[in-house]
Amino acid sequence: MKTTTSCLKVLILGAPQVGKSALTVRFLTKRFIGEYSSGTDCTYQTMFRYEDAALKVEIVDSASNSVTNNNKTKEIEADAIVIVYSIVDRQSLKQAQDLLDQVTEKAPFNTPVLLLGNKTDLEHRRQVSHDDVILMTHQYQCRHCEVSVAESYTAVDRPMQELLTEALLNRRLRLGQVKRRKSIFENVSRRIGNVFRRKSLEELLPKRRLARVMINVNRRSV
Ligand SMILES: Nc1nc2c(ncn2[C@@H]2O[C@H](COP(=O)(O)OP(=O)(O)OP(=O)(O)O)[C@@H](O)[C@H]2O)c(=O)[nH]1
Repeated sequence: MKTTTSCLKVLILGAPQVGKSALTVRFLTKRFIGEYSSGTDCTYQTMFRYEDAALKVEIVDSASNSVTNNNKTKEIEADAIVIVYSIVDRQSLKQAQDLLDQVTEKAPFNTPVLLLGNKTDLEHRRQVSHDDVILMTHQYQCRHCEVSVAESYTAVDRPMQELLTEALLNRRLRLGQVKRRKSIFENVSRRIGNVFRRKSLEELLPKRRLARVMINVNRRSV
């Protein structure tokens, strides 16, 4: 397995108390921990394995509700972004939308974004409508899932792995490490080209037919 020194940076954003820290720690340790101190950004590191490569991942659990700490002109430096809302907090979806606007404006084109609704174990207290969320995911062309960080590790791990895979493939595309696939047309025309390059006209045509072809060519050139 190849271990590369480069690192993927993932930003976790969202309104206060939606479960950003719980999500981060669940993904990293498989455990759910109920209470966290809030107010500061926390950075964690882990390894991500994809095919035969292992890559460092830095996850920033952001305390601020702005992607760039209120610096309006600064670009967002991230390879992937998770925006968390709580299904029992309508206001948190509104804040998620503001964050999506900021990300659209300031993140590099094609940065993968996952809009993640948390606390589905509290479905009976849902305030966020499915329709509103579906509209938003279409509008911003982002990934989406709803989970209960408290109840399930796999429900958290799967979309995070998919997000990291997309981020890694984007990175490779940018660095030109992914070869463009040749089209069927290119492959067929290359093969035909090879056949004619390897074989002379004498080898391809029976002798009598070759003689006729040569006579015709000579007639035309007279
Ligand atoms: N019911 C339920 N509660 C959850 C879930 N995930 C997190 N919580 C609770 O939600 C509260 C906030 O969780 P945090 O992870 O601290 O949320 P945060 O977004 O990091 O909060 P700030 O750092 O204050 O912005 C805590 O009381 C958690 O126990 C979940 O899936 N279900």
